[in-house]
Amino acid sequence: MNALPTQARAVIVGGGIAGCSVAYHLTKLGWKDVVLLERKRLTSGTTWHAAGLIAQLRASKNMTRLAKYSQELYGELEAETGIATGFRRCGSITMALTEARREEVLRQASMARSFGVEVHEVSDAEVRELYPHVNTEDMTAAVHLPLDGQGDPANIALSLAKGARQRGAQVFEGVEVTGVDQDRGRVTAIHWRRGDETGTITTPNVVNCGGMWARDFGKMAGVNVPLQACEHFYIVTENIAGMTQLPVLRVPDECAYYKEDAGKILLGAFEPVAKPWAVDGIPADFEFDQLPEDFDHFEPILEQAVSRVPMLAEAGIHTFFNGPESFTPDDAYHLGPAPELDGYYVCAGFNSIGIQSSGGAGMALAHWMDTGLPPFDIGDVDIARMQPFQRNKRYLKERVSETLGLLYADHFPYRQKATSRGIRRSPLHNLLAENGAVFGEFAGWERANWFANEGQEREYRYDWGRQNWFDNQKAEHDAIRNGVGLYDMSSFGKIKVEGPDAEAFLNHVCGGDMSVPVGKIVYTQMLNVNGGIEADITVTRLSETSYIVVTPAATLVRDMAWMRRHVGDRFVVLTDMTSAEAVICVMGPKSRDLLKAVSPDDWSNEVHPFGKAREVEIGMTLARAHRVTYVGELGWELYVPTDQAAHVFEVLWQAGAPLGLKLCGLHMMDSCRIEKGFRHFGHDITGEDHVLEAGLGFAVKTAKPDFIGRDAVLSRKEGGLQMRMLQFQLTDPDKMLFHAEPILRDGEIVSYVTSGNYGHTLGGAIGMGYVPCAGQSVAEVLDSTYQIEVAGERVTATASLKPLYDPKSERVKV
Ligand SMILES: NCCCC(=O)O
Repeated sequence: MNALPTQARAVIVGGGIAGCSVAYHLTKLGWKDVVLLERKRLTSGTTWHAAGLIAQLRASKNMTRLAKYSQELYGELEAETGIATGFRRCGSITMALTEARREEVLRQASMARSFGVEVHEVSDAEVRELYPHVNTEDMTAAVHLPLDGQGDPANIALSLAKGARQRGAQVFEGVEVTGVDQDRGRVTAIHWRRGDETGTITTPNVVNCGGMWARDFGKMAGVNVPLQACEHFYIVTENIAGMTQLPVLRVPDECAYYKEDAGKILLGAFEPVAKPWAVDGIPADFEFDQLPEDFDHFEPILEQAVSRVPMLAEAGIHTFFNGPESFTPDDAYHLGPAPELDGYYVCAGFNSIGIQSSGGAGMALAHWMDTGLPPFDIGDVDIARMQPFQRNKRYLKERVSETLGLLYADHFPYRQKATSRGIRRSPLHNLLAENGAVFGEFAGWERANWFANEGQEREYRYDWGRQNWFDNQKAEHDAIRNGVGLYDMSSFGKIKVEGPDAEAFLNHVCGGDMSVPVGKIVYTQMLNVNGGIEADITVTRLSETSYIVVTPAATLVRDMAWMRRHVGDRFVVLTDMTSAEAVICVMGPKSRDLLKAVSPDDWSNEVHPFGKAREVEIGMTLARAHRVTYVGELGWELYVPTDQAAHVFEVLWQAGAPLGLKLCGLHMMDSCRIEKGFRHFGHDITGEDHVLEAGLGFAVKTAKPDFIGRDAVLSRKEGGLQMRMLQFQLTDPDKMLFHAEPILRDGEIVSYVTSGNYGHTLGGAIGMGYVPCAGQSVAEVLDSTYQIEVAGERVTATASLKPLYDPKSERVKV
């Protein structure tokens, strides 16, 4: 038996395809002393029984880029390592059986084209030509991706491991990691056991590739990895005489996928209600094991499959397979540095698409470990999006019973999860509910998305067109534009930054100038060294030595981690104050009248101008009123101690009646902000978007001597922009924009919509998106014909650099 080393640059824990891919890519980047430890044998957890489908189409640009990378990598592995991977580009077909699914697959195809994936819409006759055995009678649409593939999962993993070994990685099987040491927030070593032998490897980097064990392994080091195994079922038929090679077939409306392999058909299922497995712990000796059959559970899928692919009725079932796969609360995997512990990385939770994802995920993580940043924005899967409570086992059990099925459910815009709800509630929750709120869930928070009218059904009816809340959103939007509206933003992340070095620290980590008087609110970004946007925040000075940073609910964990990593030896304390204060937003041209009615303070523009925060009296209590807006109107955000929030709400609600005060939701907020061209972090602006190209140069103060990203801002100023963010409005008022629709300039796809919503004042769908502009003036960029492709149809759009609504911000500063 080979001796284990006593030190390594990186220790990868877990020998499934994810761990092998990370080892492969780290060594490809020239890393020496890479060690991979597998508790049993390589691939023995879940990789060995994966179906091995290698699709390229994912929900967003960068996830598609990573899946496309996997497909390309696997196409070359056999030649590099000599291990037969079984990889072939068999292509894939996705068939829609409903009108809603038709719209979804056509929108996906549009999106994929804008990301460089080859995809064709195909007729039923073409489907039958590609897949002669399928019943297309009730098909409404289908798309064909000729370069999608399939392969042998275990051999792809072994091939990656071989590639890593050839470049010096050491791979050990039968080695269990029993502990992770840390010192002052950094990984220092791992402890291992192999039979009776034990030892320690000192290392600055640990990568948790533990698959369905990753949650428990993370816990050992205090790292949050919310995932839970579910039973995943497939059958494999006997050999079918005369069967030729077939593409992969997906029929999501019947929860089914079909893979032809060596003359047999593998039929797999993503059923609507899944079966979580081993919630309280995976058996210690689990290795190449399968779970008991549950034919009753699989039968409804099989019944539909037999009429979809009738030859299944004649083929005998050779294998009924049930094996565990890990699922996450949002069906996206977990990647990146752990926010809790420096030098600890996660690559796990692949939701049954580990084979197609792991090539790209391993590449992205290796790049991240090597340079400190991912190769492009991977916010969709960043482990820092997870909230601490999400590792709760009851929460996970209920949530993953839904998320497995959501893989193949209709991916309607605004679709809300049905399970594990009601966990994080604002102190206003019940008051809003009593008044018709329909809630959506975000980072565990229940947030009022829209308010139903008296007698109206308080549920979403999903659709690709106008959904049942469209008119409610319009009424709320109109109140904000013309009267006064109230909405609850208690879910905002709030980080107190205190200490003698608070000003210096924030000046280092933010692009804006923090050397401002007490009470000043600064809208700013935290930048990375490339000038990309890591956070989009407001920072309010509370005293000489303290500030409050306000950030989106979804990025609190990530922003705290980013700040903590950049504290250095400065004397500051960061405290998460999110639950300490509710945030009640009072917005609209009549907001001043309302606040005057409940408060003795002077609310005039002179005393309380835009960008200022101060203490005020509301009813019988105190609040901190911030004069800012994300909806483009006069208004205030009231920061109120949570125990007094209900009182403030009641006082406002009562006084607001004569002014027509309307309760509003988050769908209103998004509609208003997009009309005003306000960027949305995670969609319009991310770590890969340069702050100048995002049009946010006004918020960056390069006169400051030093801050993260300053050099990148100066050099882009000098070298010129490559892209510009524009705002678009569709000329057809009936079409809808959501996200990722291709943007065409003079007939050529040049980009895609980063976020979209309906602009009720402007009277049409509004989208944001970057367009190339190297060497071109603004006038040249705008002097083009723009179209946006909506489900395959090209719709004319007007484009603007300035906000289409209130371009001079005259309404905000009155
Ligand atoms: N492991 C099953 C993958 C299913 C799919 O790619 O659609």
